[in-house]
Amino acid sequence: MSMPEQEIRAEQQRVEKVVTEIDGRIKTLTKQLGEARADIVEIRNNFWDDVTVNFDEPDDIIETYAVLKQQAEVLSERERSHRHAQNQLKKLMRLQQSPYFGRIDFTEGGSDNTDRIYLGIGSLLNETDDEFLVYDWRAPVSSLYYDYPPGPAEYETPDGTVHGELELKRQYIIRDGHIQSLFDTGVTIGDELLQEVLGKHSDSQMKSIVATIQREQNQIIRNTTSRLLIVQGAAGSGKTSAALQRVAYLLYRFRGALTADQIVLFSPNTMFNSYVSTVLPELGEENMQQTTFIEYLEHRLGREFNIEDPLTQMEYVLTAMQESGYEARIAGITYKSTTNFLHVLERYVEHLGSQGLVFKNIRFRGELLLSSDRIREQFYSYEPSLPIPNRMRLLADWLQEELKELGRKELKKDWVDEEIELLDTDSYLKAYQRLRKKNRFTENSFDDHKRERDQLAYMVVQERFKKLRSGVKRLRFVDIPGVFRHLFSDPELARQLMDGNLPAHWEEFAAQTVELVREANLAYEDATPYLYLKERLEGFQTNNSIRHVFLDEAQDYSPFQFAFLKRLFPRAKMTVLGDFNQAIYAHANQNSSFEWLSTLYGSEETEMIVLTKSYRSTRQIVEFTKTMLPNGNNIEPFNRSGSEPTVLQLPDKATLAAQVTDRVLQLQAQGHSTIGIICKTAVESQEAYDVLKEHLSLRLITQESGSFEAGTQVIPAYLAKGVEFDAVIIYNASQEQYGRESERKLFYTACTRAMHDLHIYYVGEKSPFLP
Ligand SMILES: Nc1ncnc2c1ncn2[C@@H]1O[C@H](COP(=O)(O)OP(=O)(O)OP(=O)(O)O)[C@@H](O)[C@H]1O
Repeated sequence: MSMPEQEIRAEQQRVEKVVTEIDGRIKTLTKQLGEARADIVEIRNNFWDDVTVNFDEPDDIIETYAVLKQQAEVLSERERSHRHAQNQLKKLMRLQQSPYFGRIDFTEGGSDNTDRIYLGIGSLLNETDDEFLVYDWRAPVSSLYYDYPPGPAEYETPDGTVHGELELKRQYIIRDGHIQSLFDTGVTIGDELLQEVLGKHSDSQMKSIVATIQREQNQIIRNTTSRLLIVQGAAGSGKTSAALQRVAYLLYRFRGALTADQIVLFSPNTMFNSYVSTVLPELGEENMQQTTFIEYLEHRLGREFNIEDPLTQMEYVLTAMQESGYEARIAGITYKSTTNFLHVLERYVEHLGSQGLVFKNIRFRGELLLSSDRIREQFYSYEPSLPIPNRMRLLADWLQEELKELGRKELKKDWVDEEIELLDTDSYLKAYQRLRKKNRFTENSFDDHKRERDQLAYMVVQERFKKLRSGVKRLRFVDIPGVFRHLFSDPELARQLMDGNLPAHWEEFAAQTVELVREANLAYEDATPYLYLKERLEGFQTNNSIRHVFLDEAQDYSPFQFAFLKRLFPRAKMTVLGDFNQAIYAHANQNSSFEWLSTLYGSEETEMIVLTKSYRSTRQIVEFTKTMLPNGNNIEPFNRSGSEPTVLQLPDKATLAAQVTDRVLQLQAQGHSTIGIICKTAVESQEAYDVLKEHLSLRLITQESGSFEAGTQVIPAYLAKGVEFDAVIIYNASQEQYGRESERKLFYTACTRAMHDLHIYYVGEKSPFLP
């Protein structure tokens, strides 16, 4: 069905009109930006002019600090609005290239008037007549475009539902202000546009997909009611994309009430952060906060412990099968991730309420000031019905009083006199000033001398006690590592807490835990339980400012970690996105869906959306990879055609390297800009890199790599999760590499990174997961 010439011409004219309007805006904004920049430079240059720096007296310090703070606030406010204007400008420039991608004609029920609504990545208002030239894709009315084919349709607004008739749905591909193609569409958002978008080469950063959001993705993006939104979606079904569009939507919908720094995305690794970091700025929004779970653990426990990275744990799980203790460690990883173990910790805490807490001696100058026994006795003298953290606070107050008393006793001691002798003149001066301020001098020089000595002694002891006091304030007198170790070193206690049922290999992995913790090492599987126990004893540190938490690759989190995150962010809504077919961590094996998660907030507050259509890969690749899964049948490919994946057996490693080299050169010649040579582990990646680099220009991705770049990369499978490549080469899909059931999902994850081409090589026996 082709469109009349005249209609096409009219559409092109409208595009030109809008582009002219945008040109004008860009000019004005550029000018304003120039002025704002000059402003900032001036504030920076004159920053110190308005500040009288005076640190003489406490009052002056406070005053100086207040002025500095105010100046800094003015500056950061200007910088923020400058950044905002810059994002606006970027958005306008993108609109200038392609002002909109869709149009809907909608007649509201009971009205004779049909509205024409053009959708783009941002709104554009015609200032002369207050008409929207372009509607933001996130506006209430825009959801019609994503949700309905022509016919009866409705959309939600803050004031209620609007019903009516969708008369037309049209799509455009506009480049450089010219309509390249336009077509009217039915149910889905045009295959044609999707074909074009998906057929392109990928680059090292994720793209934004607002023009082709699918109906079920739109539900994820616009959901505002659930406390917990769970998205279970096939590889390449757009989970990450939808999550980022959702952030953009929330920022738009709650503008003024919600800011980007109240949203946090937990991603699988830091490289992934860089991969997704351009999507929101492209849409004219600031990026949300991004972090990883290990980063949080480091932040909380990094000073006390050397914490194992999850990727290091993964490398161990994949490579250390022959080491002694391997089986026990795996059993430990599994057990410690369960909510069962969480309940055991809860019971342990209950037990600790009446006995068993471990305290440290408080020592001063090598001597015992307060024994751990005395401290424990004091702790257990408080009302047992009080929660432990409350009793800890009481205990800390008591300790401060005790320290005061003990400090007074120190004043008379010889070491104090010795230290006074060594004081510098500044300290003497300070003592003198303090005494004068307090009007403590008499005319009697004997008294004055004694007073001065007392003042100096006081200062010396205070100084030496400072560390003790601040330690007490931070509850350093509780031996949390000791309490944690005790759980693993007392089998009687463990048995009692577990109603007599110790998990398999308990004694062996418990011994491993004790050993590590004694040396201030925390295995990744121990870190969350340890922190949980610490929080239960010291009081939970919650984050009340975060309103939305996003967990991507959520199948990698243990039930224990979910429970922890819920406590950590009591005021936040959670969006959880994942795919159990890509559950590659040892601890994740126990669950095969997110069903259990509804117990976290209760089913009334939970909503689950399932995405089965895969957009990333060609139909051939999806059909091929889904045979690797026992339950792969319900994965549906988006209908984009490409060449069949290849599987090739090779006699030895030398031939393998030669073949892979040839293949890479060929793929490069075809114009693929990102090629991933995916290995199983870091060890194998290093080996492959060492041989291939002789013939190819490529990059080795390791745990430490901070970002993805276009080009050819050698990468371990677990680091490739979440990202995609134009072409993927599986370096060695042998039985030896991917033979265990536990490696099935890793293999599947690796193969599903491919967008257009997938080539699999192996030496020896082939993996049983290959068709
Ligand atoms: N509606 C859409 N329109 C255009 N492209 C889309 C759409 N949905 C997804 N894609 C594309 O499909 C690819 C996969 O998307 P994304 O990475 O978000 O999937 P995912 O579900 O997070 O995948 P995985 O679980 O495998 O990491 C991306 O290139 C994305 O741009």
